[in-house]
Amino acid sequence: MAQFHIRRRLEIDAGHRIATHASKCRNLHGHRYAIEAVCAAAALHPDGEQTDMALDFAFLKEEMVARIDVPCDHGLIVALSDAALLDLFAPADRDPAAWRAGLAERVARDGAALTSETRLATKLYVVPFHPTAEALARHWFELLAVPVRVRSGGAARLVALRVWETPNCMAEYAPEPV
Ligand SMILES: Nc1nc2c(c(=O)[nH]1)N=C([C@H](O)[C@H](O)COP(=O)(O)OP(=O)(O)OP(=O)(O)O)CN2
Repeated sequence: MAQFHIRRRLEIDAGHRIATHASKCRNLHGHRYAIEAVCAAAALHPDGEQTDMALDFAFLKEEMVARIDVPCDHGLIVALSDAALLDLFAPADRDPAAWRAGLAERVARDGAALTSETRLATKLYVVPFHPTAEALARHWFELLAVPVRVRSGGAARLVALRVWETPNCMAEYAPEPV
């Protein structure tokens, strides 16, 4: 039974669209996403550099920056299935379908594909889902779960990942009740 919970917040700016949405969310638009990782621990470290911590906030920040900020901040988060949008960014010297096929291979292998080799040299983060707040919460949870375990030396586990698209709209992914 976890007795300690720690939370770390990160904010990034990114663009997206929900191509399947019937209304305004199908327009290309941006958010200042706020992302919160919630970790639980049954006990604190008894010794070492994390003495009396569940997980050093600084370690958690490093992992969130590497996995969320670096690939997504000031980028455009695009669904692999959104071919019409991706094709706008295909390099001028590439066949768009072949370029998308290359991205699809990377997404299948790695779970997402980051590239700036695009027509405008702009940063794309291509994902195998529509980039709703819910699906991003699940994606970022899956990227962070193992690093939280490792950086805490097994003391802490990630229990929830929250994504605010606006100050009023938040989605949470938590495989078990928090
Ligand atoms: N369950 C979800 N619903 C919606 C999502 C989502 O990811 N999950 N996303 C959107 C849009 O992308 C949009 O960013 C948010 O829409 P909306 O709440 O209508 O935006 P507002 O500008 O009105 O938000 P305020 O907080 O009132 O400024 C839509 N739905």
